[in-house]
Amino acid sequence: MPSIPSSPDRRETLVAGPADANGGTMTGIPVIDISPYLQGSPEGGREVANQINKACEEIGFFIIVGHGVDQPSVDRTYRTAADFFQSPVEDKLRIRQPDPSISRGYTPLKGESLSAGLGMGAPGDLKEMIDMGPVDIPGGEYYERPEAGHHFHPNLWPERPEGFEQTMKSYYRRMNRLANDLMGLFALALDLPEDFFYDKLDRNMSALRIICYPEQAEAPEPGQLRSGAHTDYGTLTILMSDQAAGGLQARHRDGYWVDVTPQPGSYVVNIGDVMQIWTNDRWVSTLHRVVNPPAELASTARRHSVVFFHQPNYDAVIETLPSCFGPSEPRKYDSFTYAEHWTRKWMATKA
Ligand SMILES: O=C(O)CCC(=O)C(=O)O
Ligand SMILES: [Fe+2]
Repeated sequence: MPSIPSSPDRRETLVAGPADANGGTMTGIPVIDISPYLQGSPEGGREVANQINKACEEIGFFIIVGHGVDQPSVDRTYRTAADFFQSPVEDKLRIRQPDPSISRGYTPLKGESLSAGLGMGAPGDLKEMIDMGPVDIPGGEYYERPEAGHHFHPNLWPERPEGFEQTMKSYYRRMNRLANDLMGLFALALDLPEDFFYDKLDRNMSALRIICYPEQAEAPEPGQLRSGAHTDYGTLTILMSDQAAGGLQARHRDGYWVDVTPQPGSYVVNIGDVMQIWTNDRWVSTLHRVVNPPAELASTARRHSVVFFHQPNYDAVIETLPSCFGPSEPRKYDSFTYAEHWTRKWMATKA
């Protein structure tokens, strides 16, 4: 039995779909208004859950509106991230990631190769970034025992831009709340009690990553992308980015790449490996990548993303959910803890 979803079909040569100007396709990602659920309407919530179930079965990506996150705080987070990447390189390196196994601090250009996590070797990704982890750690034995590894390592905060720490902490908290709400919807979508996931998420090791994909003065190496093709590791990812050329694409199950271009004010949500494994492949943790800008825009197309990776507790057991297997649907995966899965995937990208 495979322990992670990395079957050979994820590595196959990809066929072209009906192309648009960016080399992606015109096929849309569903837009879902989640406000009926957040407002507590049982029928509305059921309908939202149905839409999410369909999106997760078909493409593993959807765009949310009606999410209730206040736009000034989103704008402030985006601006603070963009300002950081303008800092002198010595300032950025002052908070450099202390060790490849510790997901904190600044990683310079080409410091990670996401496609290596699926065994597809490639040159380093054309991005720089800061990784941040949990911001409210109550303390106690659970957070300090050996199995906790570095999952609650202190964050590394830059001195500038001013307000960075406060802005990122408050955004982290807001994203964690939204992600937990989405997990309530996921439970409904899977015919489970709404609070089914709570005890797997109550001490979660989620991560906030801000990314800059700089202008490209030189042509990329063969196979080199802004972010190589990969699947995310956890439960779900909530992404905000700008509209610069050279953006996100998701792999349609028919094998071609779909451009993911949300309207400002909305979020892209995609599910990660944990949801695919928990659902025994009913939901798909879709391969995605960030492509290079076209050559004529490469010298100006600087792009930023703010990405929240929602991840369960480090000791959450990842095994098929009760509603997703039965006599006609045997379990496809061995069980393991989330930390085991995360460590395998994370370390592969740092080789
Ligand atoms: O920047 C983006 O649009 C997506 C980044 C991404 O997929 C990731 O960092 O996992
Ligand atoms: Fe991703």
